[in-house]
Amino acid sequence: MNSPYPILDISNLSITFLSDGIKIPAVSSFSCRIMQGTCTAIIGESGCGKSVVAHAILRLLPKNSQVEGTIIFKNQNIYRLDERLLQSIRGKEIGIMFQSPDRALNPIYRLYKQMFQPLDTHKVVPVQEREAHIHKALIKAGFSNPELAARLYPCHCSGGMNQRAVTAIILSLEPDLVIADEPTKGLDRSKILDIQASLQEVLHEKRTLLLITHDIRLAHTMAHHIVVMYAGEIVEAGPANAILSSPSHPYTRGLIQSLPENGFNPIPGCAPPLTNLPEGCRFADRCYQVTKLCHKRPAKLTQVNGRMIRCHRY
Ligand SMILES: Nc1ncnc2c1ncn2[C@@H]1O[C@H](COP(=O)(O)OP(=O)(O)OP(=O)(O)O)[C@@H](O)[C@H]1O
Ligand code: NI
Repeated sequence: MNSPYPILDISNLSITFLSDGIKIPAVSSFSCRIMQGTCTAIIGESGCGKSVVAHAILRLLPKNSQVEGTIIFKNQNIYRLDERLLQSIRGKEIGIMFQSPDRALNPIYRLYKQMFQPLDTHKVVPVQEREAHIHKALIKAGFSNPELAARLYPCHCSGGMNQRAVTAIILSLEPDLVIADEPTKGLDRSKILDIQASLQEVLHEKRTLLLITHDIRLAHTMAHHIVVMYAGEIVEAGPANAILSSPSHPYTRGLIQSLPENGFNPIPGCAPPLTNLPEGCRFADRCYQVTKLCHKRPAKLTQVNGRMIRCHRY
């Protein structure tokens, strides 16, 4: 049996957007190593930089972005690959389910064509098996009548159906690394379970999952590792069970306290604007354990009891 190896190694990734002459530091010094066959979940409030990290992995950021650091996928530096090689990695080796399914679907093609074309490009299954493969992927994504679903155009589908269609398209290509950005957004419980089962299959097949989600319950069920982001930085990272059952960083605690099953106590206030970050800890203004030092100096990410924490208390 192959021993696990880091399929994706992100080191010191910083991403800055330039908008109207203003620098927006969306992600700062993000490092994360993802072992083959595991699930890592990135959680954090809206705007903390989760999707930007996902897009950076496939070099899909817009032109007004500047990327520093390294992203190594299967020993290849993504930012040194030529575009042709990268094209062969996109979809076949790394599949991304975008947060907004509209970005992935072509409005003028039926779902069948949208599924057939990438299978054809990447030669995933023999031609004679493609239709059955497509129907199987649609069933797994929660379409009980795959023949009917395959004939639909995206405009015939609800947002949730399109979300599941995107899941079917990406998973039918059987990529080694699946990046799922909010795969269950806007879905009802039964459809969430369908998507969850499809993603779990990725792991059963010893492939790798990077899950980006606001659904902490989903992260708890799926993930081996958790990365908690706040205002563009990692504030806590490590084994999912340990972090979710016993969070250390005041922000992670706040996130978990804000869950309905824990009494729905949202963290007061909101994250600082990225264009006007505080001198000290970015969470200081909202932290119930804040000290003078927190306002003065940024905290470093430190290893404590098998996890990484960015907090002056550790
Ligand atoms: N093209 C861009 N130009 C300027 N700023 C951008 C651009 N894309 C993203 N940003 C900024 O980067 C920050 C992080 O955005 P990102 O989409 O990664 O957030 P997120 O954590 O995925 O949030 P959500 O949970 O709402 O999806 C945001 O403040 C956003 O405004
Ligand atoms: Ni996002």
